[in-house]
Amino acid sequence: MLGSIIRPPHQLLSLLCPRLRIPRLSVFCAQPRSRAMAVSSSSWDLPLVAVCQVTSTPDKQQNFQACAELVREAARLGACLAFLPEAFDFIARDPAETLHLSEPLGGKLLGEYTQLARECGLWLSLGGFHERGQDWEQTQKIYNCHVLLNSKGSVVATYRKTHLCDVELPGQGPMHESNSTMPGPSLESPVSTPAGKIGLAICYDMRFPELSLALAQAGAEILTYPSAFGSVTGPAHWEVLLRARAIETQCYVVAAAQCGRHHEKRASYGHSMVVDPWGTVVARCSEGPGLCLARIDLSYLRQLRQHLPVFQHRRPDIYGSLGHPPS
Ligand SMILES: O=C(O)CNC(=O)[C@H](CS)NC(=O)CCC(=O)C(=O)O
Repeated sequence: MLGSIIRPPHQLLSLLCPRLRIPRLSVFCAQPRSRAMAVSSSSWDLPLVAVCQVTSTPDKQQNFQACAELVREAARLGACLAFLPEAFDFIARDPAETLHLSEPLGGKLLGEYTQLARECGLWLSLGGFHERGQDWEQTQKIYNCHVLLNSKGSVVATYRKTHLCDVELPGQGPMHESNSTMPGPSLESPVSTPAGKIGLAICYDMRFPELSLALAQAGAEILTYPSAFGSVTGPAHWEVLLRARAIETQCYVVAAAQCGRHHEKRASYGHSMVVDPWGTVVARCSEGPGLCLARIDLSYLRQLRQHLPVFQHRRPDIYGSLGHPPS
C-alpha cells in the first residue's frame, strides 16, 4: 500500500533505526518518520541541513556574530549545509540606510562568510545579501542577492530576487522594496550540493508557483525561500505557502526566517522550517533566534515522484508550458 511505503509505522522506525532513540535526537525540532526510509541504510548516513533563525538589526558586525555562532553550532552537530535568512547581513530603518550599509559581493562582509565556510567546512546559503551590483554607480540601487558558498568559501551561485515586495497591508508597515532594490533579471539553474540539487529563491518569490515549477522542472530537489516575512501575512500564509510549494513540486522546501523585532519599525514572523516533498513539516523553529535541523532523503523524494507522477500528468496543451524555464 502506498501509505505504508511513504509513512512507515513508528514501530518499524525504531526497529530499523534503534539509534534514533538517543537523546541527541532532540536537536531535530520535528523529525517524523526520521526517516525510516532507511529500509536498507541508516538515516544517519543522510545529509543533515541546518536552518538558522536570527533577528537582524542595522548592526552588521553584531549580526555576523549571531549568524556565525549558529553556523558553528550547525557544523558541530554535523550539518553539511547551513541556511541563513533574507537580510542576514542587516535590516535597516529606511531605504537610505539600506543603501548606505550595502556592499559588493567582493566586500568585507562576504569575505568574513568565506572564512566562516572554510573554518566550519560546510556550505552556506546566504539567503539575501544587500548587494551593490555592477550597475551600482548608474542606478544607486542594490540587488537582493541569494549567495551560495561551498565549503571552501567560493561563490558557486547567485540569484537576485526577481519578485520585489511592494505591498501595503493594513496592520503592517508598508513595504516598498523597489525603492532601494532592482529586480533580478533571471532564474539561476539548480545547483548540486552535498544535500541535493538546490533551487534558489527569496521570500516573496514563494507567492509565485511559476518560479518553483520552473526550478523543479530544471531539476531542483530542494527549494529555498530565505525570508523576512511580515507579522500580518506570517500567521495566515507562511506555512501554507511553503507546504503547497513542497507538495506541488515534490521538492524539499527549506525556509530560514528572520524573527522578532529588528528596530522600532519592523518585526518578523519567525517559524523557520523544512518541509519534505510529501508536505510534512520535518523541522521547525518557533519565535526566537535558534536553529533546527533535518535530514534530506533523496531516495524518498524519488520514490514519491514515482508513486505520484504529477510532472508526467501536466497538460501544457491546455494551459501552456507554465513554469518551464526560458530556453
Ligand atoms: O528589507 C530588507 O532589507 C530585505 N527585504 C525584505 O525584507 C523583503 C522586502 S521588504 N521582505 C519581504 O519580501 C517580505 C514578504 C512578505 O512578508 C510576504 O510576502 O507576506
